[in-house]
Amino acid sequence: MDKASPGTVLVLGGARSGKSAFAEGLVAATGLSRHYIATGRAWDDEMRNRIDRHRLDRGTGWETHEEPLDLAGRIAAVSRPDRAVLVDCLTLWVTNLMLEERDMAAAFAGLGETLSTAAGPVVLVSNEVGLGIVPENRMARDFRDHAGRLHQRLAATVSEVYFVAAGLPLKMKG
Ligand SMILES: Nc1nc2c(ncn2[C@@H]2O[C@H](COP(=O)(O)OP(=O)(O)OP(=O)(O)O)[C@@H](O)[C@H]2O)c(=O)[nH]1
Repeated sequence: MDKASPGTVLVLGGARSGKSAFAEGLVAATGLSRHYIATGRAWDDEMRNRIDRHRLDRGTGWETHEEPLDLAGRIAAVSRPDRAVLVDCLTLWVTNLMLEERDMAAAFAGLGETLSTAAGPVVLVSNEVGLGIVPENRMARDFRDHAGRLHQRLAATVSEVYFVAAGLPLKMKG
C-alpha cells in the first residue's frame, strides 16, 4: 500500500460535527496558500444554499476547485510545496463514483498513489457513516462499506487521523 506524503491528514466525523471547520483550521495553520477541493455538486436548492454558506464561512483567502470524480488527478494538479490542500469530502466523492458506476477499487488505488507523491500537505475530510443501524437499502449498505474500506486504507497510510464530534477533535493517529 502507498504511504501518503508527510503532512497528509484524514479528518473523520458525523454530519454537522464541525469536521470541516477543524480541517480548515489545520490548513490555515500551515501558513501556506489555501486550496479547497469540493467534491459536492449543487444538485438542488438546498445543496446550493449549503455551498453558498460554506463559501461564506471559508471567507476570502481560499482558492476553490470543484471536482466530483477525478479527485486523484485534481489533487496532483493542485498540490505544490507552497500550497495546502483541503478535500471536502470523501464521502460525496464515493457517492459520485457510485452514481457513475466507476471502478471503486481503481479510484481508491489512484487516490492512494496520488497522496504518496503529493508535493504539499493534503487534509482529507470524510463522514463517518458506519456507526448507525444497518441501512435497509442495498445502495446505502454498499456506500457504507465503500466509505469504511476507504477510511481504513487511508488511515493506514496518512500521518495524522482525527475524529471530530460536537466540534471537538479526537486525535486517533500521529
Ligand atoms: N461544489 C461545491 N461544493 C462545496 C463548496 N463548499 C463546500 N461544498 C460542499 O459542501 C459539503 C459539505 O456540506 P455540509 O453537508 O453542509 O457539511 P457537513 O459535512 O455536514 O458539516 P461539517 O461537519 O460541519 O463539515 C462538502 O462535501 C463540500 O464538497 C463549494 O465551493 N463548491
